[in-house]
Amino acid sequence: MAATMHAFANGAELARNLADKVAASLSAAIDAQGAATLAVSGGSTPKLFFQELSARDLDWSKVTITLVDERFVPSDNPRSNHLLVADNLLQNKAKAANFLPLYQAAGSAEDAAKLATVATASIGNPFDVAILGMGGDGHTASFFPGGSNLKLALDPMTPRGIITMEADGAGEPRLTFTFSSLQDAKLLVLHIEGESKKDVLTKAESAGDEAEMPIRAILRRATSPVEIYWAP
Ligand SMILES: O=C(O)[C@H](O)[C@@H](O)[C@H](O)[C@H](O)COP(=O)(O)O
Repeated sequence: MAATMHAFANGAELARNLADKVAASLSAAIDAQGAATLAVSGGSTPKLFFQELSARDLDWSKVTITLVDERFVPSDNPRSNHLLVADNLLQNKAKAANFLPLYQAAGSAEDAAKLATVATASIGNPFDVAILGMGGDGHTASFFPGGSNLKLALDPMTPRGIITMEADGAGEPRLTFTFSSLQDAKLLVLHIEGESKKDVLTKAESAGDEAEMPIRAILRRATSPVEIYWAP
């Protein structure tokens, strides 16, 4: 499906505009179906956007927020995406939102992925909003090049749910929604910042294997249009 580039002068302007767009999408979903769902990525990029979105005025009690992916660490670990969301998004007006973590206190990441799949099944599908990031290696979610379950993650026939991923550069074992869980979000956003990430995107948009740059699966095969939000 096509991708649309939304370029902004700086991260603050991007954060304001993306927060407005996401808040409008969530409010429309609440009006239409009485509830709304939002899946967000971790990492360093989304912090300002989370802070802006947290202040937007909507019926957050009807919004369920979860993570696109998570490191297999508890929420008191500084590497936790749950912690990042708790500190920056589940604040202000968004404090009233419902949050579904991916991390589960299980004996293994595989057991945690099974538990997280059951726990997140109640969210329903497709997501109303999914916010993806992208690493310098062209990964998105936890779809890392060379990842242990990359083929399974990107296979459109893999059922919706959470699987594990291990890869060089991923750090801890990861818990990640599959491609099939994310690709048909009603609002599908790729949020990247910096000139180097723009260069990575340009390479991802050129010919090459999805396995080399997994973001290509989203850019090439997502059912939903990909809204790219970028600032220098
Ligand atoms: O858990 C994570 O790290 C994210 O979900 C991951 O997919 C992230 O979006 C990219 O790695 C970009 O991270 P930065 O924003 O830190 O560059």
